[in-house]
Amino acid sequence: MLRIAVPNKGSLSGPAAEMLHEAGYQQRRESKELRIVDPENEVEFFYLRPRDIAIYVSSGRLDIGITGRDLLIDSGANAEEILPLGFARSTFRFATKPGTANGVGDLAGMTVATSYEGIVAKHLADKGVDASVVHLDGAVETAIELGVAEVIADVVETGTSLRNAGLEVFGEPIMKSEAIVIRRTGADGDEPKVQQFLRRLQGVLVARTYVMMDYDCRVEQLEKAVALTPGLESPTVSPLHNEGWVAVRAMVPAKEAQRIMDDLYDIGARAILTTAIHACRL
Ligand SMILES: Nc1ncnc2c1ncn2[C@@H]1O[C@H](COP(=O)(O)OP(=O)(O)OP(=O)(O)O)[C@@H](O)[C@H]1O
Ligand SMILES: O=P(O)(O)OC[C@H]1O[C@H](OP(=O)(O)OP(=O)(O)O)[C@H](O)[C@@H]1O
Ligand SMILES: [Mg+2]
Repeated sequence: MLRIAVPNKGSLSGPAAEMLHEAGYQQRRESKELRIVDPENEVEFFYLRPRDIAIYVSSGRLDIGITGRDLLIDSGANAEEILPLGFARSTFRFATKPGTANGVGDLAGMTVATSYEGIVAKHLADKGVDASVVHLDGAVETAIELGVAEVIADVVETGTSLRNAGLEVFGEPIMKSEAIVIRRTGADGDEPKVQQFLRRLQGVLVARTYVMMDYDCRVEQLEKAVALTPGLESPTVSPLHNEGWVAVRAMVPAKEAQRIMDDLYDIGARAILTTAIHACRL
């Protein structure tokens, strides 16, 4: 049975459960459940604190886990990223009151408050900056107002929390994060159950980012049309009953679908349809 760690709370937990559900796995019915078995898929899910997931996975007791890239790096655990999942995207940044600092080089002698001590201490050491780091569990934006630190380093998504606290980011982004799948560093990557799990999640990612496009076009326009819709491998082209016409079918990125439909129309394609993909194995 494959043993998988899933975030039990916070920004990662809802979208992770949703993705697993879309991939055909049973998920817990109520938020107090700490583990469930999905016998049909031979998987056991453990609902753990996002911050602890890399530690459990690095111990080898759980095969894989879903966590944030920033949490993995912050933990220093012996685990590695094997698949980015595209949700809980954020940037990790320094911020402070305007006029305090413009770059990491200005932080010498200052105190930085953060929930991600591992990332911050390493970044300061890499830049050769001698600053103190104070660990806070959350709501770090308030640390400056209350005099616990001159600077904070925190997760930024929309920037609303910083704006509300009268703070501004400065310096280069420290890292970009998103939800990821991890396994113990150097674990057997060919394990069929792990591969099947990854293929299912990849299927969900593809179904979310692509649509299926169908259209008819004249044979003379086929090369131009195929250049607009190259598909993942190559489009399917079938003859139509009307001579001189073909039907084309290809996957296209959902975000570009409307522009591609306009371009296809302009070169004479007709009956252009897009349909959602519910599931897929590449
Ligand atoms: N506002 C946000 N937008 C996107 N991702 C976020 C946001 N806040 C936290 N994350 C991501 O969520 C992960 C942290 O999850 P964690 O559950 O520890 O904190 P949280 O989501 O802030 O929840 P809480 O603070 O309620 O415990 C990290 O990978 C982080 O980058
Ligand atoms: O840029 P934004 O869209 O405002 O998002 C970033 C904020 O979201 C998270 O806070 P959360 O609400 O989880 O509280 P916390 O600080 O207690 O973790 C993070 O720690 C930032 O404070
Ligand atoms: Mg938080």
